[in-house]
Amino acid sequence: MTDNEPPAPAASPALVLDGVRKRYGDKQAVDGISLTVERGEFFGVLGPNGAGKTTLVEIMEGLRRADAGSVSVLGSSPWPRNLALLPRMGVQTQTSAFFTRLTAREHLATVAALYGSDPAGVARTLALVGLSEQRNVRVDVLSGGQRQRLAIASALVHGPELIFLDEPTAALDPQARRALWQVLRALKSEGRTIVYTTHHLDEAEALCDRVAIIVAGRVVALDSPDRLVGAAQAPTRLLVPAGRLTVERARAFAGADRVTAEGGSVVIETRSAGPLLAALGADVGLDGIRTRTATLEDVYLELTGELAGTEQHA
Ligand SMILES: Nc1ncnc2c1ncn2[C@@H]1O[C@H](COP(=O)(O)OP(=O)(O)OP(=O)(O)O)[C@@H](O)[C@H]1O
Repeated sequence: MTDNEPPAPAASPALVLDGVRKRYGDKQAVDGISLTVERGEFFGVLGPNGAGKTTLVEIMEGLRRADAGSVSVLGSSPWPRNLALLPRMGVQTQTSAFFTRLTAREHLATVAALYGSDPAGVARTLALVGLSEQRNVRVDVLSGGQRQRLAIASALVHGPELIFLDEPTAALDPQARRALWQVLRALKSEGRTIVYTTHHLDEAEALCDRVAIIVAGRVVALDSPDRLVGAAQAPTRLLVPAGRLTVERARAFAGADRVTAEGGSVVIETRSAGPLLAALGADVGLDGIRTRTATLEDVYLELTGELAGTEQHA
């Protein structure tokens, strides 16, 4: 396979984990995780700080050994260190692991050389992440966002089938973030598999085919963002400009489950948005009323909040 060719479809899934556990001292960081990621999937790993995401992903990458359970990556075991897998995987490096005295192009050429991959991939990858203009700028002079993009480029330069990205948009401004989404969608359309750790729920919702929500080392939800949102039956929020309706009056409407005042609006949570909107329309008019349907963030907050609460009281 050359760098330009998408990976050939293959029979085995990209990742299969079965009953994976990892303990540090008396901390059970990963507590029996089983999941499968299909080839070509964009798979999100979500969860609060300390949930075990990094440990789990490091086990997938072959950087850590699981205490128990089995792990299969592109049809092989990643542990003990499986050198044959390395060129087939792309791992986003931490920006602290850069060759800081080199230029962006030299850095990436060095990474490509370490993988033994085609040097032609360097210019293409710099263009892909929007760093062509900075190719001759030294790494230590790049901005935080540019370094972040170089870190992503380092995971892509050798054309891997399976790509692990850990909070790739953390240091990016909104425009650069959206630009990166395009890059990631392009990678997916080439048939590559992406495992994506993020705290940005909007990003997971926009990009991921499926997400696993991890709390205290366990998978507490695993499905497509749409199905998770649908199954949760989280309320819709209707935002009425504050001058038009008081909190007290809003509470009197049938179907208004919860009413609060937030940032210049009266916010009504409801599970019967249609009838309530009709009633509001007849009373105060629909002009300026905004509707916010449930998002993955609502589902996430409910799941992680509930479970954290249970833990504290256990
Ligand atoms: N090398 C280590 N030695 C001891 N404990 C560790 C080690 N690495 C992680 N832990 C602990 O294991 C738990 C899971 O950590 P992990 O870094 O995998 O979580 P995370 O979900 O990636 O968190 P974050 O979102 O903050 O990166 C945490 O309680 C963490 O303190």
